[in-house]
Amino acid sequence: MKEIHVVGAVFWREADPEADPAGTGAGKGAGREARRGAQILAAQRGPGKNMAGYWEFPGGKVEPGETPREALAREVREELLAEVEVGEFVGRGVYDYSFGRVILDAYLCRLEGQPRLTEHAQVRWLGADELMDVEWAPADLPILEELRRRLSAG
Ligand SMILES: Nc1nc2c([nH]c(=O)n2[C@H]2C[C@H](O)[C@@H](COP(=O)(O)OP(=O)(O)OP(=O)(O)O)O2)c(=O)[nH]1
Repeated sequence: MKEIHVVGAVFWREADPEADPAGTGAGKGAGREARRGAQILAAQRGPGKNMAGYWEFPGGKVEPGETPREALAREVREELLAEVEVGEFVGRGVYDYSFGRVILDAYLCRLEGQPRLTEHAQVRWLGADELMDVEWAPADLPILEELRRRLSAG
């Protein structure tokens, strides 16, 4: 079976410190959309693409001669028109699709600036309890399990 090496960016943002941390409804964060926990970014594949409609980590195939981190920086530039700081490896997911075996390696990343979508239908920031609210590409599931642990812990 054909093996396809893919890299994915896990954009992570910390809890909003002003979002009413005690849940009292009072103080500086009152009335604002509460974001009490850390979140990660999910992106929905655009129409007309292979696996359209599924949710994924921004990223794509590693091209010959590229390191995984170089590939990730290139893909994020193309897909989100933003620079990225690629951090630690978080996990691998492997899945046999009809078109080949995808080996997906995910890295924690920091986005520099606001994402502007060129290929994706939409993006959403998801907290620990919302991770499964969207339909992820099957290769992503083991990575989400690891992220659920990390988001719940922090
Ligand atoms: N970027 C990305 N792709 C994923 C994830 N999970 C997953 O199964 N995939 C699959 C979807 C695609 O078949 C492949 C990634 O390739 P890609 O994003 O470059 O796909 P593409 O069809 O745009 O590539 P191309 O053939 O047009 O160059 O891996 C994920 O989390 N992120």
